[in-house]
Amino acid sequence: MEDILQTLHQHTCSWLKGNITMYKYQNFWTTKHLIEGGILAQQNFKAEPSDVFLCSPPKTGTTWLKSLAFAIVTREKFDESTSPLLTKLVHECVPFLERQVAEIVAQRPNSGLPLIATHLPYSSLPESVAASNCKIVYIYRNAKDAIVSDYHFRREALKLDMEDAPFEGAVEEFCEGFSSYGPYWDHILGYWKASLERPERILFLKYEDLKRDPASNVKRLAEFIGHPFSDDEEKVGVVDNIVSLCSFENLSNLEVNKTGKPKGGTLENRLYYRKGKDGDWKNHFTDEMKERIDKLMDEKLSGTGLVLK
Ligand SMILES: Nc1ncnc2c1ncn2[C@@H]1O[C@H](COP(=O)(O)OS(=O)(=O)O)[C@@H](OP(=O)(O)O)[C@H]1O
Repeated sequence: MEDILQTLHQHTCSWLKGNITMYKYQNFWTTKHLIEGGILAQQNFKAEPSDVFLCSPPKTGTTWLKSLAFAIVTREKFDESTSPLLTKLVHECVPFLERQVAEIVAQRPNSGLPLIATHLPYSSLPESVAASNCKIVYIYRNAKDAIVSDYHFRREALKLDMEDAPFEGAVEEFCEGFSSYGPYWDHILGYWKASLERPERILFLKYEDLKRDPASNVKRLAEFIGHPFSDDEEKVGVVDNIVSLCSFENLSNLEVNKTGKPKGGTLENRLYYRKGKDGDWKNHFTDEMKERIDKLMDEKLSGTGLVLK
């Protein structure tokens, strides 16, 4: 593994005071530990046709998608008053491929949970994911809110004040492609192209759409992952209950998500729940920064039908 890492290009994030170094592996950037996890997954993980992959670039709605999918597939076992989501960080309920590949492989025979999350780009997924024809749900978000969310997440994880972590530096590095699992646009385009080729296996969700109309999107999600709601369930409010259970307001106010830390981890759970709003970028971007990102997204996504402003 060290041999592979030594051959990779490196980039140290200057706006984070040199505290994070990313490596470029198979055309995407991330930290050493996550690349090692990705390589182990490529070598050891064998997808099953019944798996459901929850894929995303970081800070685009992963936590929300994981809680919704978990609540949907476990709804016969738990309801909104007994769900493990009330007492555990969702990242402990749905495994993350790059960090937990050994655990996933070992527990798979008895896990009963088809969900696996990953930030790996489509072209770097273990080959068995496409070969098994399992389902993939992809969530993404407008680029400016993703930048803001990542800025605060990484800054706070490193306990840096805003004065010590220049926001313009984060924007600059994003534009140069140095975002976690970035370039951001390549991540989205990889899954987008795959979804055009295999629309019945890859569902695209947008954070802003989920915010605007959670119930319809939760129904789409449930249907796609093979756990559709019955008419009776809809009548008695199961969809609305899942939407409420997984809402930002509910999850971010739970004790576990306000004060907890995952087992063996250093990041506080509260870092996954910041504002949960569409459009917080307006509080951070200058007109010039906005124009720069919008123009870049237009250029990168031109002709694809995707809008990422
Ligand atoms: N339930 C729910 N509803 C709506 N929004 C939510 C929810 N849970 C988390 N969030 C917001 O999602 C942002 C974090 O993104 P991710 O979950 O993708 O982060 S991570 O990649 O898993 O680290 C981050 O966005 P920002 O608030 O804009 O920073 C979180 O607050």
